[in-house]
Amino acid sequence: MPSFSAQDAATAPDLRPYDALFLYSFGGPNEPADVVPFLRNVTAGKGIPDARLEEVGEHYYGFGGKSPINEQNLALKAALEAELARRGIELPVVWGNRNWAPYTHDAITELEGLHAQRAVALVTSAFSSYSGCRQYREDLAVVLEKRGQLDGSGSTGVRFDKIRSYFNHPGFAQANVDAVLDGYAALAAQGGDGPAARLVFVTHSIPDTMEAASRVSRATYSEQHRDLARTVVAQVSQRLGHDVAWDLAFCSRSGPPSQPWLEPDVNDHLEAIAADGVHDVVLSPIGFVSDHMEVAYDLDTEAMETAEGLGLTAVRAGTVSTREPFVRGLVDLLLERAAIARGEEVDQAVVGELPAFRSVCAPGCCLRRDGEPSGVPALCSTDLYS
Ligand SMILES: CC1=C(CCC(=O)O)c2cc3nc(cc4[nH]c(cc5[nH]c(cc1n2)c(C)c5CCC(=O)O)c(CCC(=O)O)c4C)C(CCC(=O)O)=C3C
Ligand SMILES: [Fe+2]
Repeated sequence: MPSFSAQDAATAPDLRPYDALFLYSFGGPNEPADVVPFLRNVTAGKGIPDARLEEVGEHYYGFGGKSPINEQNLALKAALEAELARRGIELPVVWGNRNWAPYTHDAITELEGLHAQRAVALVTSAFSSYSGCRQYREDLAVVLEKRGQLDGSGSTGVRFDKIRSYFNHPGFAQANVDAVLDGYAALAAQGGDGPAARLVFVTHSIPDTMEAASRVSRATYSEQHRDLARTVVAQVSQRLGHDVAWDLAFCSRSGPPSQPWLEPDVNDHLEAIAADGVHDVVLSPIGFVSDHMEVAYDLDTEAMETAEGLGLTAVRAGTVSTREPFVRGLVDLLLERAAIARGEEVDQAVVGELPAFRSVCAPGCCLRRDGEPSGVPALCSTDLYS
């Protein structure tokens, strides 16, 4: 018999109005036969040239056709469940992906099986841009539409809210600080010179047009990264007892060479700093919450080869993954979102110079290109169609 006392009632955090947490991610292949269908899902309607798909396919085949992302998400789900249990919160966690099984559709079916009526989505992207914000909200709306569960005011089935972009939440920042400090320790173990080392933050490149359209609360996608980077650098410098020189570089660009994407590419950047006399590098993939294929291939394989060729001593710091401050922070964000949904005044925790980002997106938020409406409905905003 479960026991329930007045004490529990007084201390169990208030999750109302939510009855489920939806962990919403990108997805990735689990075996070689998955690779091409997965890439078709990702690129549907995006006009990515076949040559690029073959190249990306090779990255996956080099790892036995398996991306680390699904196991990472299962580990995050387990860590969230453990943290919820630790706090006495009973809330089912349902995992789904935009581009691979379990798909968005499967997750909604699972939520219905649990009789969930109002779920809160946690996307595995900390920064706002089309790719990290609106694309998730659009896919959710489009899948509901296909299920016959969308009308002009939103979902007629399970309703969804979204947790704010969390790049400037203290838990995410702290987990990155810890990961970078571990990176400096690993560098020292390899004989690297900490005070002289360059800290290179890395994130996914996006087209300049998507960057321009990503301005939310004063800051574009790359500015959000710089804001977090400054917070991390200040704390790391303090802990190490010396100033840390840092840069932001980008990986995984695609699209035609004629289309400008955010630069510098991490490989070009390693070359540039080596030419400047830098010998030691810590690479911190702040743009990825866990070890995705971009981390395994673009950083651990390609960028590490570049570094070796340049004679650099380089270590790759970890992603936040299931680090305790990150997971605790996500549960804090969940409680914050629930309080906002109940209409309560909340004190939103942030670090850095930027404010907490909106919990309900504004019209025009994170379009693919400035001034170009996507023509697709998007949930979790004040207006489904703008
Ligand atoms: C900002 C951003 C994130 C971070 C936010 C988030 O996490 O959502 C992200 C995540 C990911 N991107 C991933 C994989 C791919 N992304 C592609 C293509 C693209 N990504 C873009 C941006 C981003 N992508 C963009 C602007 C494109 C061009 C096409 C388009 O405009 O959409 C392509 C197509 C081939 C190629 O050209 O590379 C693939 C295969 C995986 C799975 C990795 C795994 O399997 O472990 C993950 C987590
Ligand atoms: Fe947004």
